[in-house]
Amino acid sequence: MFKKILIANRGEIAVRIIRACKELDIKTVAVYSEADEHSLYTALADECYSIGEAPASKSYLNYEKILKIAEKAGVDAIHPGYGFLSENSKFAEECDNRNIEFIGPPIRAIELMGSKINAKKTMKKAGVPVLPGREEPIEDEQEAIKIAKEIGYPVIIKASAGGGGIGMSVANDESELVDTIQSTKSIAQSAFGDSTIFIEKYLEKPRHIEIQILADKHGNVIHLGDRECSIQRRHQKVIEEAPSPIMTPELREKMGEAAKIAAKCIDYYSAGTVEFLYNAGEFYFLEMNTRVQVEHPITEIITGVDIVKEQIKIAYGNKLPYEQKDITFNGHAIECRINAEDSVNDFIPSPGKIKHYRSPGGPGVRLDSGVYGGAEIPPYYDSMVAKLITFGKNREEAIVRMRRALSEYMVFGIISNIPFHKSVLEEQDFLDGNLSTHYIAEHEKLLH
Ligand SMILES: Nc1ncc2cc(-c3cccc4ccccc34)c(N3CC[C@@H](N)C3)nc2n1
Ligand SMILES: [Ca+2]
Repeated sequence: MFKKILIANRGEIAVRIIRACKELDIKTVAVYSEADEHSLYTALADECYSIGEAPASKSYLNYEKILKIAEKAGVDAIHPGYGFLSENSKFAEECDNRNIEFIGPPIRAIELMGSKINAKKTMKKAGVPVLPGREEPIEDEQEAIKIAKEIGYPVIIKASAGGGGIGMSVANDESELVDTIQSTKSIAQSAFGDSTIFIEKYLEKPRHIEIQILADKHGNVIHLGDRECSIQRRHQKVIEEAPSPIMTPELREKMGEAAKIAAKCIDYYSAGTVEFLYNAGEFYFLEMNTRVQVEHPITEIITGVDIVKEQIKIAYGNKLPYEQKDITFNGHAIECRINAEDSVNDFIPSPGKIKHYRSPGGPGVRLDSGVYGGAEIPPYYDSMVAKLITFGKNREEAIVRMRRALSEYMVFGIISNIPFHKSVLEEQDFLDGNLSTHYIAEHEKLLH
């Protein structure tokens, strides 16, 4: 097994990876920017090195610096976490050039899934359901108008190099379509340096359901079930749960098989997530995330599989210790992303020093936190400070425990979105499992 791993990330996911390493008896190397010198993860790591100024471009995205430290510290592998360099194929390549194992998927898979058009084309060929539309770039408006007539409005125009909802916009008729094509092309060009766009049927109120995949370097692929991620705000997931309230064993089997085909057809290995849109009994491939995701803990809890440890063992070359028949789903888990943002005031970020901190606990509570009382929440990165996860024998028990844990959770000195989570956990549509990607938009006034 690896002797020493560098974690090229910060915050709660760096803590999570350090914990997995400790359990595998692997030494850990943390890297930190000036803003993170006194953070929780640097305290937990065996060694830590400064990588420069606070802005991510000067620290967590600067892979030359990170690789220099990796070589100096003599690490065997690097874990990128999520965000930052986790889906940067150039970084993965540079790790390989230096004989340092990149704990993630093959470079080819990162590149392929990074292009939404190529991802869709590959999946369609493999027989994975995709949305009606075209898997070729839209060259001119006339062609788009012809296709839109064929598939029917509303349609959505998406940037192939996009992700996280940037560079996508809906057209409800021909005149909107012409404007949308122009605007999306220019957004894509400026945001990603790639103006390739494509068209597909727009689903009005889908659910966002994703399947967790684990695949080793010997061709073995299993899925670890589903997660409901419909409660999003500006394409940021806020509350996730496993299993989806609408999941049945038959639907899970079908979506799980589709996700395994998606992984196999690109010779995938490592942890990965296949995102689908679900609508009226049908599901469609949306995109594949070639990294461990923020919400992985809810799957760990209902399957008992430690996804981060399995990811490290896969990178080392181990065969999966599970077959599909070994994976069972027990109980229900919910995750609330605790962010330093003022949800009563349009969710504006609220960085600063945590003056009083009291974390929740007790039966059915897991807290993946990157902070402690007295810690500074810097303004330079995303505003997530912790993930509060509760679980129980069923959804009701998980909900009751989440309400209790939220009432125990004290984070004073900064403003958090705990009030927002409390209001969702009281809202009838949430309690009934009536979710869609428009949930927050439709309940704006009710929530705070
Ligand atoms: N054809 C079609 N129809 C409906 C869609 C709905 C979403 C979507 C998914 C999840 C949350 C959303 C919030 C606002 C608008 C769209 C969404 C969506 N995406 C793509 C990127 C991902 N982060 C969100 N693609 C869609 N595509
Ligand atoms: Ca993605």
